[in-house]
Amino acid sequence: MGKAQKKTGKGRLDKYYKLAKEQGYRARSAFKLIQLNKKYSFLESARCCIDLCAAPGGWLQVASKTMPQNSVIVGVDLVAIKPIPRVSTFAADITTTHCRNLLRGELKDWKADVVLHDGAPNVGTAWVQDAYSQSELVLMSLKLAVEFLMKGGTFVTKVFRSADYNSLIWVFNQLFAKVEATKPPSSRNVSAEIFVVCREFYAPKTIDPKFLDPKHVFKDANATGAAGESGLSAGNLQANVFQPEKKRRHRDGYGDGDYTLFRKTGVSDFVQASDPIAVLGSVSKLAFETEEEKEWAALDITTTDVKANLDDLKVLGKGDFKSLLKWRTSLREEIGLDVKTKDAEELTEVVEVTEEVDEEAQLQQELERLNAEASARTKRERRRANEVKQRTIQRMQLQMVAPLEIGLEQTDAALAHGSEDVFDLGDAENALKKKGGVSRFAAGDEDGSDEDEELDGEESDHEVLDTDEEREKKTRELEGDLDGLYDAYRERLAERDSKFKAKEARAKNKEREEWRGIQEEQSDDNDSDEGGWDELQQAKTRVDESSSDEDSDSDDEPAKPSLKRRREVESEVKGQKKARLLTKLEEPKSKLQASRATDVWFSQDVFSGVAGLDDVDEEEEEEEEDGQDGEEDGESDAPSSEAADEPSDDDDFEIVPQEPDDGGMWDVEDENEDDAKQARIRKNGLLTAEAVTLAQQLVNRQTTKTDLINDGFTRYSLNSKDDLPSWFLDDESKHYMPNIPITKEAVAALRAKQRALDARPIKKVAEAKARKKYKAAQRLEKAMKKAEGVTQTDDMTEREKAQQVEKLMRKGLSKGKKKNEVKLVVAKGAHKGLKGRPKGVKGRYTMVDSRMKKEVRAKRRKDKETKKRKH
Ligand SMILES: C[S@@+](CC[C@H](N)C(=O)[O-])C[C@H]1O[C@@H](n2cnc3c(N)ncnc32)[C@H](O)[C@@H]1O
Repeated sequence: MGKAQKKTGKGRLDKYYKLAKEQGYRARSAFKLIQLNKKYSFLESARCCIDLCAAPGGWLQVASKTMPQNSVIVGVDLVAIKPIPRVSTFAADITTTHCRNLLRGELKDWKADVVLHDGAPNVGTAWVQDAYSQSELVLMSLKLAVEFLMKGGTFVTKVFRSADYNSLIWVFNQLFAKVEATKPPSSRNVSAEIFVVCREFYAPKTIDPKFLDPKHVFKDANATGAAGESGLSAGNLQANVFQPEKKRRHRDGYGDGDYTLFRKTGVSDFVQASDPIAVLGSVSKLAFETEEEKEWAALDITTTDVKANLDDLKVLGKGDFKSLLKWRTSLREEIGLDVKTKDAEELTEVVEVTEEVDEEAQLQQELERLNAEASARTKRERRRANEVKQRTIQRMQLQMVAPLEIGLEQTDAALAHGSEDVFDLGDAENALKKKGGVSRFAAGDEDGSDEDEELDGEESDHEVLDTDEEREKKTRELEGDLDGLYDAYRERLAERDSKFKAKEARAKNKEREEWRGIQEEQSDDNDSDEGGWDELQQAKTRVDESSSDEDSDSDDEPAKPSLKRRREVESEVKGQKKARLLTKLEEPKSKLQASRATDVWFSQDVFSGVAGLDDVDEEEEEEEEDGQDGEEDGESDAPSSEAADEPSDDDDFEIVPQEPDDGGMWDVEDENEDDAKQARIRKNGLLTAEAVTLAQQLVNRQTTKTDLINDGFTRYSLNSKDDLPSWFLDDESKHYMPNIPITKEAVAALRAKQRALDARPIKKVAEAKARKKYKAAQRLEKAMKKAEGVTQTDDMTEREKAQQVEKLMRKGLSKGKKKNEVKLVVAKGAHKGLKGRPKGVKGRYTMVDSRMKKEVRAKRRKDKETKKRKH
């Protein structure tokens, strides 16, 4: 420590470090002495001071500065100390007689008023070790102090809060009248060091050497420590190492007779304890002390890790404690304290509870295991189905799917995924199974959850399936609730936020407008507005019905049977939760969306020549969607791009509810929206930087219309939105959009436009300005008329006339009558309570004060309210 260490640690460069640097002290510890002396003032009157363990000399510097001139200051340390004015130093080990002799030689017959000791043995090894050597060092310094201190002298020493602390304090108290332990502010809180200031040395003629013999002094401490350790389960010390947060601390200090932080005990206490966790939580170190324990240390199972862990328990984590407990179990088996059980590796608690597990518990365990397996299986299957769906979408987006495959895969995925969710085939299957095997289940009883729970072990398989369904139901219910909450949130938002309200209203209007548009077109059709609903229902019931082979000629009469079917479905779903109903309706929508996406895809010019492909595609669509189109127009040969223009395709609009904000997605079919957009652009111009950028690029021929259309097919364009909750879609519409680059020029153009808009006066200002102009013109006209009259009069000389005309013209050109300005005088300071005209105020004035302002406002408010009430 003698070497000046480089202070690089974050915590080291604190304010005292900087202060020490500023004030030229060699060590920040100088401030500890300054603060101690400030409190006890032992240096000012001291004539002789010995500093034991003084390097690099911070304390010596303080002593030299504070002590009177001509006082003797001696510093000793293991390492040499650079010279300090008025201070003599030498290098020696304070625990040796050589050091004592050197001191004697230095002081001659002098006695010291103050003996300082700030010794610290080599820091860096285990702190436990440090604490012990520190205590020894303290005792050695005390030994020198009692030899060189004069009666009434002061001994200042540093001690560590350890097991020896009490013993040291006891010894100090035998030799000094006043003993006080203190921690100066400059001593870091994290440091275990504490300073003891012992004043008024008794200077006894003889001192029992046992007082200064570490063996004697610390023997008692160890004994007390051991005694304390033996009561390991005592209240506060019983900390569960696995739940440190439950550790109860002494908020008002240490427990009675417990002033130490460090506790050591033998390993056998841990190994033989009935509550080993309490032992781990209450001691700092477990040592191999006895012969038997040393034998344990030599065993193979006692690895170096175990030894290191036992050495300092306070730094261990949960894993380390676990490994120690494992080691304990193994050791107990090894030494025959425990019989080897199957679960030898289990923790102590488990080993202790090795009573016979009864049959019922075994059955229960088995059931749980089976349940877990079954649910894992279903999870796997569901995940696989999702993966297939995801892959199909990805492949579509990456153009990896042959046109023929798209529809097929989509259908497959929809069937595979949707069969259980939408049409509840799983329920039907279950019902069948239940009919056949489990009599306690009524077929088709969807609310049999209570009964499910009553199932016994034999029916565990069914139970597992039902539990999954229940879970799904619950999930749907939860989603329904979540949607409900989200709607409520939006309502609240709408109530609060007028902007949001306006946005919502706009979105609703938009939907309504488009809906009307479609109705108009549909009025040409036979099926009027029912077509959309029926198609939806047909699409929904298609798979269901095909499974039971009931509906074979739905193609011929698309409207009526579907209406019938709709009622059937309605009666089927009656009594089911809202969320379930929603799920059923949304699924066909996804199918339709998929086919729409396919339409969009094939409407590209590239596919226009491939007639055969279109045929196949359309045929497939017809097969899959089974009468999705409201009318059979026999135009299956027409290219899909043409088909997109057909009224039948517009039906898609009806079925798929319009999203309020499509995230700027390009949609070839969305003509109404396009028209509306164009109208808006014509009226207001381009409003976003992206739009201006694209427009500029088009004008500058940096891009073409075809490029833009091609760019429209991004990874965002064919994203499926089915099964996604509205809150999620709302969020997506805000943040999940194509990133269209913008240029500086576009932003500059928009800004310029905005500036021009801002520069335009508002209507009221323009009107006021015009009024002003008009009045000025009137005044001028009036003045000119009067001037004319003046010139025509003969009563005046030419000079007088000229003067009069000039006066009139000045008046005519003036800015009208000047308003009588009323000066406001604040009634405070000199004006407060003043009656009559305030000093230095000319013209009209009004006295105002803050009270008046409030009162006037309150009066206005009251008037308003009474007015309202009257109405
Ligand atoms: C914290 S430093 C003292 C700092 C000093 N108070 C100051 O202000 O500069 C502790 C010193 O104790 C010294 N030391 C440790 N054991 C010693 C021993 N047995 N004899 C003499 N000095 C010792 C170390 O060399 C170290 O320089």
